[in-house]
Amino acid sequence: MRKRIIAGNWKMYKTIGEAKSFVTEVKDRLPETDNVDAVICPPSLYLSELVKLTEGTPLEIGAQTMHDVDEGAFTGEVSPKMLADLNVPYVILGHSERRQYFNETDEAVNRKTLAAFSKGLTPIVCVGESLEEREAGKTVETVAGQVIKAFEGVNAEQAKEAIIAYEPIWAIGTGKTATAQDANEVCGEIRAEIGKLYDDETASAIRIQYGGSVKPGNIGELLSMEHIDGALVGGASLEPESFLEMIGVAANE
Ligand SMILES: O=C(CO)COP(=O)(O)O
Repeated sequence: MRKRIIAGNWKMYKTIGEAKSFVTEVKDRLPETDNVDAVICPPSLYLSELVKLTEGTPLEIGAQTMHDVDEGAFTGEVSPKMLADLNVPYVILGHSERRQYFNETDEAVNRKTLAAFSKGLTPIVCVGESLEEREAGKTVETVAGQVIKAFEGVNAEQAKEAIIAYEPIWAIGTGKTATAQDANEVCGEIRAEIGKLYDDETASAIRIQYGGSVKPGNIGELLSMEHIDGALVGGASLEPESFLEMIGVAANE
């Protein structure tokens, strides 16, 4: 049985005061459970403070992006070495907003994935199709292609520890969720692709999240699906009550 992982992607929301009060409220109210990893990915400015604040609690912290080299003249960027040094365990890579607004390519996502493993960070590799690609019947081709490129040079032991987030672009922040069946089907295709790249053991170990308008009201159905091991949540992860409710569902479902 794969452990579930619910991660809140806060994107560019919250002041440091708001971030600290969320974490203070949530960290002691998480259910005692070995079934779920609970992760918050705040803006990188707050990582240091929130890692300290969550030390010794079940709430874990992740970054939303990073560069692929350890240091250099890359104004504004945060490096894998810096995240590892802060003891940040997770990093989201290749989110569709990074791909769309910051020109993040499949090649860059691959370099970042390799860099994450080299520093002991667990990557949450995001893949997903646009509405046009879905309507053209190219969902599986698109998503499988992104997976193949992201995992180039990643070995099976590393791949077993990786997390893939399937986020159909048309479902992000739109209130439109893929049906649980559709989401499960694509997550199953992703797992099959990992099976082809590696082996059955790796395919059954890797954790696959769904993301796109996940909220307390629909997370139960999504998690009941065979290939969906968790969720990457935007909007509904910003409020303590709704984040806690989703973790509660994941722990008990
Ligand atoms: O992009 C997302 C998480 O990374 C999904 O965002 P929403 O949950 O707000 O649709």
